[in-house]
Amino acid sequence: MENIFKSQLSALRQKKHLSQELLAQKLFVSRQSISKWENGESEPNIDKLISISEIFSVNLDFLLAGHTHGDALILELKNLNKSFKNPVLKDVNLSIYGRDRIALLGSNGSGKTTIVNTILGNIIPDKGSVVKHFNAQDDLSVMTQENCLIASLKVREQIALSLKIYDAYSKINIDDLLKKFRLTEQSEVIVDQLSGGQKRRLALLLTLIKPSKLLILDEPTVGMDLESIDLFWDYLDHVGGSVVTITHDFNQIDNYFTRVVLLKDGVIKSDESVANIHSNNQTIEHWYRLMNQ
Ligand SMILES: Nc1ncnc2c1ncn2[C@@H]1O[C@H](COP(=O)(O)OP(=O)(O)OP(=O)(O)O)[C@@H](O)[C@H]1O
Repeated sequence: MENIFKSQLSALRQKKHLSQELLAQKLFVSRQSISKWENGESEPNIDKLISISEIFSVNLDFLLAGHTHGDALILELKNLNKSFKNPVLKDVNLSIYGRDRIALLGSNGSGKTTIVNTILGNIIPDKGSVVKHFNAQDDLSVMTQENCLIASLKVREQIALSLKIYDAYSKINIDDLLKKFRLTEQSEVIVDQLSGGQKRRLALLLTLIKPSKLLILDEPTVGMDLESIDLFWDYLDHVGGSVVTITHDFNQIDNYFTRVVLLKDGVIKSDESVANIHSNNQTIEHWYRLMNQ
């Protein structure tokens, strides 16, 4: 085993604000064992390694060697060029792998939405291509806008309908979902009568229950209260597949993302792993301010 494991474990634990004591409880080992693993004095067996990778939602390759791309390649942007009045994307190249958690960053007008729309097929690039290594119809999910909700249904009916469509009815408990998204009290309310924030939470819930290989979110937590924001990122953390999000919620990027891609002047100025940035004792916000000057 490479020596990187001890620092990976310690970094992942701190990122999740898990004490050694709590992690020990989850793994049914003593706190001293965790301490020894983090000091490099001993190493966990394979069963414990698998449990650790599950607890932190990372693969073994990442845990043992720091490789973030252990998963399959699912999407490639090749030499994308797009101009409106002026060039917006200039030879953009990007590869997305399974379980990547990518935050797409850049100033207003830097082309983030144009990239997303090109992936979705809403914008045709002037040059270059988008290669999807999955079935776009079934495996691509985009944050549903509120107007995709069915106004006349009750909240519970709307969720049940989506679960049926995605064939996930038996696996997911509606009451659990309602509770997680703080909509239990509204379960029998007609969708049209929800508040704006409640509609947004419901729309996000519906987006997140669709199993997908690639989930794309554009500023998903704008307009949400703090409690809902934490809950949202926490839930997102357990979603399989990869996620590309346009967000400036830097604290959450520190906690939940694996990669940051910075767009500037029509090119990808930096494509960096969050672990690398943290290993230089930088927060993502600090890194972003330096890189985006
Ligand atoms: N359909 C369009 N027609 C003309 N210009 C467009 C169109 N879509 C985007 N643009 C221009 O392309 C540039 C990039 O826009 P884009 O929406 O991709 O930026 P963004 O990084 O998502 O910005 P923001 O953070 O403000 O949402 C902007 O100058 C914008 O005016």
